[in-house]
Amino acid sequence: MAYADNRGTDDPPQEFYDHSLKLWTDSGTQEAYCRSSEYQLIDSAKYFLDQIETIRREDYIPTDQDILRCRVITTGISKIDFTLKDAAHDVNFSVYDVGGQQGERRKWIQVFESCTAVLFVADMSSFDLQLREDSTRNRLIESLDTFKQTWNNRFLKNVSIILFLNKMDILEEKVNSGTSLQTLADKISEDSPYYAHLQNFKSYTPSDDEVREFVDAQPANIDTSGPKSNDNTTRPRSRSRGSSISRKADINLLNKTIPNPEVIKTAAFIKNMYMAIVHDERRMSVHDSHFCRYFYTCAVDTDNVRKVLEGCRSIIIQTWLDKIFVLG
Ligand SMILES: Nc1nc2c(ncn2[C@@H]2O[C@H](COP(=O)(O)OP(=O)(O)OP(=O)(O)O)[C@@H](O)[C@H]2O)c(=O)[nH]1
Ligand SMILES: [Mg+2]
Repeated sequence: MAYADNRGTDDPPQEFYDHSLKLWTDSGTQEAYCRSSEYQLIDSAKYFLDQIETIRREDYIPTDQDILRCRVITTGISKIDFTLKDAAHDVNFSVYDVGGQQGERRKWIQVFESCTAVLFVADMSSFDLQLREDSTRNRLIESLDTFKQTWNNRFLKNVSIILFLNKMDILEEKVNSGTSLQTLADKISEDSPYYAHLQNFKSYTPSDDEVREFVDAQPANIDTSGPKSNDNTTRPRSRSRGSSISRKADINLLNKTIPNPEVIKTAAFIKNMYMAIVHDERRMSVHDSHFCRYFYTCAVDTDNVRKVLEGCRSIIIQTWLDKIFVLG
């Protein structure tokens, strides 16, 4: 976009920032912002609007964080090739990025055939929001349905899914400001396949292992134990890993901050809603040759992403080697 008094540049006039600032600091706008679950607003709106004074400066250069916060809807399929070292070998990866909106999903099948693993990014924070493309559909329910279709897809019966339970920072912010998953449990139709599960939310208490796992995954933690500390799997976990550090006292020993218990409860409960799909469907033998492993993530936290992707790299390479071994 080019502006009338800044012809030839993409920079808005300073006047634009004056008006934006006035609007954003207005009490009515702030009140409307607090009710943003009632309409469509991008997650990063506050992040950028809080920085108007910085962004308006002529010498402003977006930081990495600013770039990560931008919203660019994916349409079509883009392929990114890169090489990573694994021990002494170079391993070539191709990542296909597909769009998550309803109209984009029918294109996914084009890349199913050749893939080693699916990285499914679930938005943990949108349990109080409706879809942009269909205002009658709750976003969490839509995501669970999409996950179920992916897990059950006949072309993916040998392909494992790495589930990113993403936007944990926004979930935390929302729950801390009083938004509860209970509202969805109260209003969901009895006909919904998730009705019965959601009715357990009120009385649900996460297990010690679930608390530990959640605290371990906190973006700002100082965990130095490596990528495996932030993962879980549908395969049985070894007793040595699960049982040795599962008490709240042990969590304190690890010097981690324990978030609001309601945040942990909400996150673990939503995680269980996704994993219930895996466990329920697993009873059928068709699911014996793939698994689902999940990670709590915050995609705008580069340390968290680095740590999680390290874990994913090992999982993907191992899955690929397992396939070669079976084929050979
Ligand atoms: N605060 C926060 N924002 C996030 C996180 N993950 C993504 N976002 C923001 O959410 C918005 C959407 O991110 P995208 O990467 O475009 O989402 P996408 O899943 O690729 O969406 P489609 O391309 O439509 O499928 C961007 O503004 C991101 O900055 C997160 O963990 N925390
Ligand atoms: Mg995208």
